[in-house]
Amino acid sequence: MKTTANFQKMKQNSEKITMMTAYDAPAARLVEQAGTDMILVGDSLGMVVLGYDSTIPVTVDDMLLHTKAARRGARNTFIVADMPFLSYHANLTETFSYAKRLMQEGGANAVKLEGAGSVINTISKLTEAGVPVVGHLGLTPQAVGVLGGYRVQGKDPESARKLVADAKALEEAGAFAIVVECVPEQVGKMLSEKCNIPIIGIGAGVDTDGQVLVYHDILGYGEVHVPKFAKSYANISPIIEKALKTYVHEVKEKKFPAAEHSFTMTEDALSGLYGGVSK
Ligand SMILES: Nc1nc(=O)c2c([nH]1)NC[C@@H]1CN(c3ccc(C(=O)N[C@@H](CCC(=O)O)C(=O)O)cc3)CN21
Ligand SMILES: CC(C)C(=O)C(=O)O
Ligand SMILES: [Mg+2]
Repeated sequence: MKTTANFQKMKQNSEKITMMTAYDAPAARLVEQAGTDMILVGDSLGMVVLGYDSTIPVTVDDMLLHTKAARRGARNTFIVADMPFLSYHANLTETFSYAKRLMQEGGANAVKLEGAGSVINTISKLTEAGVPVVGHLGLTPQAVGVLGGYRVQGKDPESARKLVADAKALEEAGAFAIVVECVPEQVGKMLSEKCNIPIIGIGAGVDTDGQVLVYHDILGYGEVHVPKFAKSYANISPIIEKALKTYVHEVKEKKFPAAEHSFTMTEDALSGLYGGVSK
């Protein structure tokens, strides 16, 4: 399994870091086999698998369930688990207990926290306590209510400069990487140049130190709104739809199950069953 030191080295060697989300064991297995450097158990699971229309309703218990499942499927990949909405703001005791559960029970190697401000101190306390932390700047979906929608961030010089200052503060606090979401490519590039820790971009252009995408977006799986920055490398929804419809049709038409999906008794057993009288 790769370590935070490996990710640091990859940045120094200009080797791109790949991260993908996985929310269940089979997905994690496939993502691991694809050779991804890191798995993210993201709170976007609330939207892509639990059917919520934002990440706000996601709980620590939800994150734990899916982190455990991902770990069972990918035993040898570094897993980052999102701390969900308002699970790291009330006080350090609560924050620590959740990070502890995600690592001890869930098997996560690190946690990810959105934002800067008071979160910077929280990140330094977690790091001091031995918890590897990933920051998350730019579009921070847990703040959708405050941001007023899922919008591109850092478009003007002031907000771009603020992003750089926040990223430096997260680095200073001990974060070992930062996810930067939905910012102009020039800002993604600048952040990667100004920071010593890896910048993992999503909708942040090609010049960040790494990229992260949501599994379902990569596969074209599901009917949720796919952000403009996500690329679908397949379109599996119609394939699933066709298989499910064909199954329904074949049951109705008695085409399924066929002989090869059925079990049969021996002739002897069958005659025993009918009391020696042939059917
Ligand atoms: N399927 C999925 N993929 C994701 O990447 C993702 C989620 N869900 N849920 C959690 C967050 C929310 N994300 C989102 C959701 C919507 C947009 C979006 O609609 N963006 C607009 C751009 C708006 C603008 O131009 O300012 C877009 O058109 O894509 C962006 C990120 C990213 N994350
Ligand atoms: C979009 C990524 C970075 C994320 O935080 C998630 O999937 O929850
Ligand atoms: Mg997230």
